[in-house]
Amino acid sequence: MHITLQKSKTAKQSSIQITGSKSESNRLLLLKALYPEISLDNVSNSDDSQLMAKALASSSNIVDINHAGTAMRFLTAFFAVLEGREVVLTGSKRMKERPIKILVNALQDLGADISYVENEGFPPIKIKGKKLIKNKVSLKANVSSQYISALLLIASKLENGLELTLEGEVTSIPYIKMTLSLLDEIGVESSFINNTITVKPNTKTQKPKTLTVESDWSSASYYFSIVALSDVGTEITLSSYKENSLQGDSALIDIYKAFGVETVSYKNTITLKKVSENKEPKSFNLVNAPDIAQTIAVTCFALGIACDLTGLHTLKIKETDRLVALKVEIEKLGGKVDITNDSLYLHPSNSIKEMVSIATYHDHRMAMAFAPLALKTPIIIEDAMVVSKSYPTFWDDLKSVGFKITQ
Ligand SMILES: O=C(O)C1=C[C@@H](OP(=O)(O)O)[C@@H](O)[C@H](O)C1
Ligand SMILES: C=C(OP(=O)(O)O)C(=O)O
Repeated sequence: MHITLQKSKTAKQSSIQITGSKSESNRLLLLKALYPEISLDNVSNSDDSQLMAKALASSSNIVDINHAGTAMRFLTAFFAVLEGREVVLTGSKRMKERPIKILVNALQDLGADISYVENEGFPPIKIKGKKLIKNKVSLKANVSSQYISALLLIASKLENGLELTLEGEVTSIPYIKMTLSLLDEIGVESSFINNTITVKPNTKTQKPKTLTVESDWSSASYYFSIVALSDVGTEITLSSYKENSLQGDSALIDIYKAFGVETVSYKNTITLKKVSENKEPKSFNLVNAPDIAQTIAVTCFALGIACDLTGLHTLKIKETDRLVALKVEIEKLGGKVDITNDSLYLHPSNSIKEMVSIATYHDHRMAMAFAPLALKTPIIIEDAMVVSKSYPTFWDDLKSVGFKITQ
């Protein structure tokens, strides 16, 4: 379904309830399978979290997680230790192009029985669950932090815990710290010193405990962009957020200050306020927050300002090659973008073509990142329902902050 988006009367003040963090939810759903005593609140209603929950509950010997990267990586580790179970874990066409070898090698080094069904190094994979005895392994840490989180999530159930040595530069560190913090919340002890992470074994039954998932910060990024592109005085309130977030994308608060957006926390809400215009060129290293790169690039394009983004080496292996997708779509709109394997430079520009049809490449973030541009000029978003991967009610919420959407 293609939709046309344009500005209608933007309300000066509006409120949105954003669904739970997909990253926290997918970790906690797995932990709940290992520690059934815990209960969860505000779990994400995203496709990826629903697929994760379904996969954990399924007794089928084929598990298909479609486009869900975290589900693919976390379940690889989960099924590897599920004694007596044999599963083929597969996904979408794109998932079959997203590498998994670093994680599979690490699990095999620990003694797991995993083989490739089609292409070496990529899903689908066949996993025969067994008890893993070894407790030390090293892996490359500069490709995806999800491999590391996957190992950490099962670590406390290994007989001797786990000692992980991270090789090379570590990417997306806040996601690793999120995993360790959630383990801590359920009573699993760990340490992260230099490049070594140690997780202690934990076989004790936990006290029943409810963990409340914070709302999703990556989803909040689209409202930061909307406020940045709106008139001074515009406010949007988002819930439910916590004072000390585990999500690295909460870096949005500092990043969008540079666009004249102030964030005020009150109880469990954050209010984004446009306080000033700032058209200075921007420069950010996003190695710790890769999922907000598209949002920031489009904000800058809509404002006509130059933008230099670095630390983007993981973008090539996400739902699509996000660097190429950004370049192609921004250039269709009349912009100019230079990309390397890990950076993007957007040239300043002074016009945006009208009614351009934005391709979304099966990538929810392409659809959501380009949507705020409709505040400047009408645009078409192709395959709009792609947003359900992380944020199923995105288009309804956009209507409520004053966008006109037609099919
Ligand atoms: O662990 C997680 O929940 C995630 C880690 C990041 O991936 P990489 O570590 O591959 O960059 C991020 O892009 C993804 O959306 C979610
Ligand atoms: C990269 C993402 O997800 P995943 O890797 O879990 O598919 C994302 O949501 O932007």
